[in-house]
Amino acid sequence: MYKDDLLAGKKVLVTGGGTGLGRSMAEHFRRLGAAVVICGRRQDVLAQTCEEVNARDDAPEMTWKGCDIRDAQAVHDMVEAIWSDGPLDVLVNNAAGNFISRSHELSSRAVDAVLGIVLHGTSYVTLACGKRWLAGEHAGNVLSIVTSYAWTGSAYVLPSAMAKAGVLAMTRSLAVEWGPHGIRLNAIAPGPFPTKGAWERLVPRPELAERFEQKNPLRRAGRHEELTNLACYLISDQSGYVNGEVVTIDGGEWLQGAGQFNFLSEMTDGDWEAIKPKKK
Ligand SMILES: CCCCCCCCC/C=C/C(=O)SCCNC(=O)CCNC(=O)[C@H](O)C(C)(C)COP(=O)(O)OP(=O)(O)OC[C@H]1O[C@@H](n2cnc3c(N)ncnc32)[C@H](O)[C@@H]1OP(=O)(O)O
Ligand SMILES: NC(=O)C1=CN([C@@H]2O[C@H](COP(=O)(O)OP(=O)(O)OC[C@H]3O[C@@H](n4cnc5c(N)ncnc54)[C@H](OP(=O)(O)O)[C@@H]3O)[C@@H](O)[C@H]2O)C=CC1
Repeated sequence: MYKDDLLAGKKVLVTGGGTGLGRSMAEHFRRLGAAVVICGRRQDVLAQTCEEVNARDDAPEMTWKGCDIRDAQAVHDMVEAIWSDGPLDVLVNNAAGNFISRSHELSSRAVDAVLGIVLHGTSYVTLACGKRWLAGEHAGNVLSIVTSYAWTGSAYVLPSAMAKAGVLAMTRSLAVEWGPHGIRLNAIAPGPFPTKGAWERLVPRPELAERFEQKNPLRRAGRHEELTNLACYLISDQSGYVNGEVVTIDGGEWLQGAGQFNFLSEMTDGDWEAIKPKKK
């Protein structure tokens, strides 16, 4: 879809890039010439991902840093190490935590577990990069992966909904504050894209997976390539005038839930025939 060198010369950090959508994005950025660094808590997972990906071809080497983004000092150390051989160009805030639960049963530690990663961790990494971009007068680009319930809210994923709404607010706030310095911030709001991490935690019973995947007008889940193509565009210079935007990629799922008459897709042909005006 893109020229092979779309991202050549760019240094990109993908948080949570060892698995799932983060890994898919990291692989695609690398194929388009970016020098990609991935981070996460499980060092064995990161090392294995890099080993598998780097063995494939001679695109720029993908490297990793073990970092728990909930720990501001660890974030500082990681970002310092990344900058030590030249500034980063792009940050992709992808790392997240989530689970389903009835909200009245959440403990304070359960709330903190999700807010700590998604809200606090994301802001630590973004601010650590932003400070260095501003000080070095270097252009920057931040892409955050949110979710469509960042603006609608959602039952049973309360901490995630609160935290993703915060990341969206961060995106829009900093897009204005840092735009004059050549730093852009955008977000992607995905619908269902099958990953082990999400499906293990969010599908309560296996037979409900299909329902999650089909409750949108296109009646299917997203393909990773569809999301990574969008991410490549948003982190490339081709999207240079897009700032403070959130692009939804959900097959129309959230709109389907919004329109008052949308559930009428359940009507049969016979139902529609029956309500047509009768010829006089
Ligand atoms: C499908 C279609 C999609 C369709 C599309 C849907 C869109 C979804 C949008 C978002 C999707 C995602 O983010 S998907 C990303 C999924 N991936 C991840 O979550 C990866 C990282 N996750 C994790 O590491 C863990 O799951 C997480 C719990 C968040 C953090 O781990 P920690 O080790 O820090 O936490 P723990 O020590 O285990 O637990 C801390 C406290 O949280 C509580 N806790 C943990 N799990 C709990 C649970 N399930 N229910 C209640 N409470 C829970 C514990 O009891 C502890 O509280 P006390 O008992 O009081 O001590
Ligand atoms: N899959 C889907 O359908 C959807 C996903 N999303 C979003 O997409 C993104 C990726 O999710 P997905 O790929 O499905 O899930 P994964 O579980 O595969 O990815 C989450 C990643 O975040 C990392 N991570 C978690 N906590 C931390 C931490 N404290 N510090 C550093 N890294 C951390 C994990 O690695 P480790 O545990 O080793 O730290 C893991 O690699 C998330 O932002 C999610 O909210 C949004 C909507 C739908």
